[in-house]
Amino acid sequence: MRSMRSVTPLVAMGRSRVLPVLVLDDVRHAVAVATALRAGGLPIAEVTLRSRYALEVLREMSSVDDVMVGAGTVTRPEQVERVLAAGGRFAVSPGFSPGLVRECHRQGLPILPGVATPTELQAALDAGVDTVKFFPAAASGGVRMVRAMSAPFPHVRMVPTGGITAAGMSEYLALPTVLAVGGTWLAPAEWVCAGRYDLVELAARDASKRVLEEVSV
Ligand SMILES: O=C(O)C(=O)C[C@H](O)[C@H](O)COP(=O)(O)O
Repeated sequence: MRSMRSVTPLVAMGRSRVLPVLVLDDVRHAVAVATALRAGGLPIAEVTLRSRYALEVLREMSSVDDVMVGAGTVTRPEQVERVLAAGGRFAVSPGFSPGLVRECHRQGLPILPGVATPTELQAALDAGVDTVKFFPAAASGGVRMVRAMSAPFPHVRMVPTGGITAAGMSEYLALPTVLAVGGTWLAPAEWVCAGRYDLVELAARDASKRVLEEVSV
């Protein structure tokens, strides 16, 4: 496996095509989950900063060899420094905030801001972003909306996230503007809390297999 240190987050996402999103608050699971995802072929994860110990989880996960970890639910500029200090390689935000994007660019942290409309997409482009998270993907119109929004913006890459499942991922990935899809289905809290890292690995393996078999590149 090529080292994740030498690739950029966008390259890593474009290779794995699937970005596992983790809502994890117990540091004890961090290394095992990262290892299971990597074993299943997805050496990348987004740890959402929604819980008290999320930064510690991020730090632990990013200590695992050949795993790239970023932070999700980043909403405020003051979080950027903490994400970088914890080893986070990228940030993901549910929405678009010019101040947050400016701070990420200033500190050299790649950011995927969330957009759900053409107006938000244009605002993100004005802020110097060329890859966005399309969120919440399923509730905002799913594959049809991505296709419609991409027509006037064929050079903007999207990472649809929100309501995506194993069964639905390939339809998004078949669109030329979709870099990767994100979601929590690969490592839901129930599995992680129960120590079912084997299920996490299986879900990652299934997703990697679908990328190879169902998505032509
Ligand atoms: O706030 C953020 O930055 C996020 O990361 C939001 C998550 O991407 C979604 O909550 C995904 O959730 P699912 O629909 O369960 O896959």
